[in-house]
Amino acid sequence: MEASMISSSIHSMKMQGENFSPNSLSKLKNSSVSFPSSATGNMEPKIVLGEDGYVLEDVPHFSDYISDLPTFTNPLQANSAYSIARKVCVDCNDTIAQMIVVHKDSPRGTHFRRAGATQQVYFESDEVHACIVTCGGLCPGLNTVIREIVCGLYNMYGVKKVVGIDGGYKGFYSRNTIPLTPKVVNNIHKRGGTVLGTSRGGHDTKKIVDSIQDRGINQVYIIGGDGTQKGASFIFEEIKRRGLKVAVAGIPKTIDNDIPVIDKSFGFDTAVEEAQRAINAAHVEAESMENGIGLVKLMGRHSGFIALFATLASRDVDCCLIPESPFYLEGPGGLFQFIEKRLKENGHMVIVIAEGAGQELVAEESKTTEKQDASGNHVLQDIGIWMSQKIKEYFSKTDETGEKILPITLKYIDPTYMIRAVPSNASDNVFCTLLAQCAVHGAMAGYTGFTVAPVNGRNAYIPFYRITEKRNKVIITDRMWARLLSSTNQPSFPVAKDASKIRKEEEEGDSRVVNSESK
Ligand SMILES: Nc1ncnc2c1ncn2[C@@H]1O[C@H](COP(=O)(O)OP(=O)(O)OP(=O)(O)O)[C@@H](O)[C@H]1O
Ligand SMILES: O=P(O)(O)OC[C@H]1O[C@](O)(CO)[C@@H](O)[C@@H]1O
Ligand SMILES: [Mg+2]
Repeated sequence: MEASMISSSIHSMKMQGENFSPNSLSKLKNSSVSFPSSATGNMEPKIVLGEDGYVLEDVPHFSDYISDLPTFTNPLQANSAYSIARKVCVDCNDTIAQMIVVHKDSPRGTHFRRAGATQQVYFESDEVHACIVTCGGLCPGLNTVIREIVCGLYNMYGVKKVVGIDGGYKGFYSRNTIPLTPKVVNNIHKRGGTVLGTSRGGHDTKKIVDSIQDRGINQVYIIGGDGTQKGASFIFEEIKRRGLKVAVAGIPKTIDNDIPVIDKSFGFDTAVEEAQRAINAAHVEAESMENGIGLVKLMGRHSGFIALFATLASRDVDCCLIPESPFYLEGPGGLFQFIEKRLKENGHMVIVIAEGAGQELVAEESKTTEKQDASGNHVLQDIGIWMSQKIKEYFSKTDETGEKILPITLKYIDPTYMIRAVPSNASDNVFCTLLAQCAVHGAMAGYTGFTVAPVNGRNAYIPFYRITEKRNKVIITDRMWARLLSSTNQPSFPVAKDASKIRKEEEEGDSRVVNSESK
């Protein structure tokens, strides 16, 4: 069955609403609702149906595969800091709607479990042995998430055994771990990077789970991007297969903001803010020269969100190029014609280009063979350098009188790693704190095989398969991209070429995205 058909078939099966709790959820699994394995991997979805098209895509729980586990009163309820709180715990029936814009006849649609402390927990404080691992590229806020997991476990749940895994998934195979206490992590949020180290590649599920088992670890906090979350999903499956009481909690990390379903990932705002410094510098340089061009390359392998938001925030950018919006250089409506026009109008201009933009143009010319990094990610060609050369070459051409088409000065700024190596800003720090605390609450409550992230402003537990099945991309037929075009006044290259084809491709690629339209 196609993924898009699932929601409509669920809606047509109008069922009685049910009260559910973690223990009763497994009984409620509805055998008539199945997801295609391409969407869910090996993970068996836990679907609960309610009235008026209500669907809960719940996350796994220990009670799904281990019976008769004891539960304990959540110690947070006796925590003096929380004595003022009207409600310490979330209601176990609370769920978060994925679809926030509805009409009066809309089905209620997909929901996720609301993240937060629960009244009963599945671990005693001195029983917990937690580990934290960071994988993939750097992102502002990694250290804050590590800090707050450690402090959350210690201060909210009285847990004393927390270790860091050294250098990503590979670190599970090494003998040493990094002991983590509130004292050790006290100041780490002020630093960029990750105090645990990170890496790409080297994921061997069986060896990782052996290591977890051998060390007696029973809570695993995994911070990383799409690849990391796929790896986490395999770790969860293997742990479940072995029947272990080990909670696997993912915290999504990606400055590219390419993880679907979630509102945004931590560090994104910081990266966009840091990108302003590069754009400002490019603008100052460009403004100071006759026909000055400032070119800034920003991260964004497959998704141009950083470039899009940095451009919208700056208002000094004349043209933003992203992977989702193909463009061409020469001829009517092409980039060179636009540059010429803008320089003649304003005397200077700023171009922002995402690293993944225009890769097909570079590939047409380059004879190099495709390379992959240790995790199997395609290594991109440097579009910034290529584009600088192309612009310079074009504008140094002479006409029949021997005059240059337009004498330009181009300054290329590549702040790629600078925007992700900085510490997180204030709002990302708060964001990271909530994520970390929600991850801890979820693991203590016996949930596992989940990623925690905000959906429509509230943190939710999302099954791994929902965030690994596809990539979040800028929808160029969406109003947000139109806002950018109206702010820069750049040509919308592909829309001029074949708008209806692009719209159709986007709709097909996003058949499960019910909430994709921007605000
Ligand atoms: N399909 C997969 N199955 C199992 N493990 C994976 C998979 N893809 C990636 N991993 C592992 O996850 C880790 C991180 O993957 P990757 O380098 O792709 O970064 P990422 O988590 O996607 O973060 P980034 O946003 O920086 O790309 C690596 O150790 C890699 O081996
Ligand atoms: O050079 P590295 O560390 O492999 O990572 C580069 C990639 O990581 C990211 O920052 C996150 O995926 C991308 O924007 C970028 O292409
Ligand atoms: Mg990735």
